[in-house]
Amino acid sequence: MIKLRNVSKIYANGAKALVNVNLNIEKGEFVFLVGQSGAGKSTLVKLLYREEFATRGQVIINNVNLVRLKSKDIPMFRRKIGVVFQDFKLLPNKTVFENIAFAQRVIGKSSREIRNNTANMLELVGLSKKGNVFPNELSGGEQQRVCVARAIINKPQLLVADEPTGNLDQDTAWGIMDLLTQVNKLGTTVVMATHALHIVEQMKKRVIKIEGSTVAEDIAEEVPYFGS
Ligand SMILES: Nc1ncnc2c1ncn2[C@@H]1O[C@H](COP(=O)(O)OP(=O)(O)OP(=O)(O)O)[C@@H](O)[C@H]1O
Repeated sequence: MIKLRNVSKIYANGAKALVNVNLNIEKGEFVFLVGQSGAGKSTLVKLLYREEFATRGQVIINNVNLVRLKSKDIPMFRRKIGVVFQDFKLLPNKTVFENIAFAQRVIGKSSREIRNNTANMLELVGLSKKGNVFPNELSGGEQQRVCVARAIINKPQLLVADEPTGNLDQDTAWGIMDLLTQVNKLGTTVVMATHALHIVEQMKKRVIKIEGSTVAEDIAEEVPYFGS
């Protein structure tokens, strides 16, 4: 589903954020990106939803070669990708319900579908009673659950999350991880950049370590051993 071939990203100021990265991520995988601050994790995430583009190499998502993607085709491409950030980025003047409904309006769903889908999604993320409040009336964990709801409402093939638990306490962070796990079980590929190593250790998913702007380690998911 995701293929990076000899990908380098050099920013306009000369910063070499990624150098010669090669990576394959299959449909349905749950993958953590780890590495020190400045290693290039966010840059890699941004390449996946075409917020940034590679200076060299190929980024192929679902058979779409992003190097060749025209600007006018980016919105359509992004409809298949959900994105969750550390700092929420909810629309402050819209209610929780509207924040989630908005993504569906853009793709032309009927009002009835939007009402039903949004109500179901609010239930999934445990916020059924908060549909009419505004983001600043929610806790950080609740805001992040709204972000996850918004990111997955259109059933994306890929969910990318950049430090989604960064601003949350441990219990709340695990609530978000449970949601991401559920989403993944429903078939969405999840790529999550994080510094939360205790979460990475416990989840036992594939871990890609970025160091010095490239892939330093790629540790396969630990498959449960049932014995013989
Ligand atoms: N827009 C930009 N313009 C110039 N340089 C940038 C830009 N964004 C990132 N960089 C540089 O690219 C390198 C990689 O940054 P990136 O944000 O990808 O790292 P990161 O691993 O996500 O770090 P952190 O864990 O602190 O978020 C750093 O040296 C950073 O200073």
